[in-house]
Amino acid sequence: MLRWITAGESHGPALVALVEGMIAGVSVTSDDIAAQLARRRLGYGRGARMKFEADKVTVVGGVRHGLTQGGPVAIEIANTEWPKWETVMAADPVDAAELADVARNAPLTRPRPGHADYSGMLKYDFDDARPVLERASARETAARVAAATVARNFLRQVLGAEVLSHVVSIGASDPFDGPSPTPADLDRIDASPVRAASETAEASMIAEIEAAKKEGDTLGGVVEVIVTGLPVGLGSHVSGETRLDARLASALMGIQAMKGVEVGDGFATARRRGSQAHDEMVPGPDGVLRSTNRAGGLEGGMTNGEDLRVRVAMKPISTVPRALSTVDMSTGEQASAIHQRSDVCAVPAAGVVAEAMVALVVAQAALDKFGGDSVTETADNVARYRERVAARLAHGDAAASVPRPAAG
Ligand SMILES: Cc1cc2nc3c(=O)[nH]c(=O)nc-3n(C[C@H](O)[C@H](O)[C@H](O)COP(=O)(O)O)c2cc1C
Ligand SMILES: C=C(O[C@@H]1CC(C(=O)O)=C[C@@H](OP(=O)(O)O)[C@H]1O)C(=O)O
Repeated sequence: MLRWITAGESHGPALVALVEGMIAGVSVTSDDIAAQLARRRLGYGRGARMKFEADKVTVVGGVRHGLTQGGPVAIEIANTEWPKWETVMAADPVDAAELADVARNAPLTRPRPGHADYSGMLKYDFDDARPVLERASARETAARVAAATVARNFLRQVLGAEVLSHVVSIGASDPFDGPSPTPADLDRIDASPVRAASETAEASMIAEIEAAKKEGDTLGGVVEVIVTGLPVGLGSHVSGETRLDARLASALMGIQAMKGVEVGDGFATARRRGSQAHDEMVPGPDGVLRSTNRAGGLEGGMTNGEDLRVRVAMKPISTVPRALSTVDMSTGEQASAIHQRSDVCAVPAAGVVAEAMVALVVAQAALDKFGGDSVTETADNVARYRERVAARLAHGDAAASVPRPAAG
């Protein structure tokens, strides 16, 4: 079973990602990982840190000469600011007098509504929110993106599948409502300062960010992740935990600040009649064809051969510059929440993080289905399965003569 875990704090020396259960022979380089990390740093509305954070990558295990070796892959991402934090965030005990001299070690006692500070201080019995925010921080998502590079490369190499995302809306911007972007659009989306798939959506999102910034406020938004090229039958209907939609929703909700997931047309589907909600099937020259993809490529907890499409909603950043009201945990008095440098909007970056979680979950489901220990073996299993599916769908000339339904 493919598994992943991260460790590290926002201002610690480094973040670490471990990916266990990847087959041997998947091509992955430090440059591939660095390129994905660079995509995550982009985006209009991000704070000062993203201007200088370098995300320095070292692959410390599991990869040799650009290929996975079958063992756990370990990746380290150094934090640029570590020299400023090495006393405050030291792993080993530090002399109390030395610590008292460090201004940034002053306890943070005014929890930010919407962040993990308050619940974390009480649950873990801290007088200071520092240890809570250090691990709750979405800095950790750099490690997820690094881990997922292995999964993305596996999906491309073994299945020919591509993972992309775009920002659907930011705050109350006009939502994107064009046709779903394809892998050919990804460079253009990444070149957009808000990772928008259309210029009108982009202009509306930038206007929202400008207005929020001017008013000392923050924003969330919605991103969509699409995976093309997947075979039918990843995931399973047999139990709740094996359903791919459930696994995707769990992984996406596990990203900091995500508050809702939609599969395909999601909530809009709930407002439609059945005749307008599902994707009708017709015979075609290559097997079963669909005229729509309202289901987002998932039926019965399994991929159905159409593009996988999921959306996730991010709440606004909780470090609001016009600080919100809170309670000082050291005095019990009303106070203004901690304010420090922060992003105004991180939705464009969240799209790259959402891609990462989807890539990991889909790669896990593909390895569950196809097994194997090497790219050769797994690719062979995939090819035989695809041949079997194609043979099941081959109905001769009668099917070939049925016209393809119009897309839409
Ligand atoms: C890419 C990304 C960047 C973020 N940047 C910030 C930030 O600069 N300041 C902040 O307060 N929250 C930021 N957040 C959100 C917090 O991490 C999040 O609100 C916090 O972990 C609590 O969220 P939760 O209630 O979903 O757990 C960011 C989230 C993501 C995904
Ligand atoms: C560092 C990253 O995001 C951080 C996420 C974050 C939070 O509270 O989630 C708070 C900010 O951290 P800092 O206070 O160090 O500026 C963001 O910059 C990153 O994405 O790499």
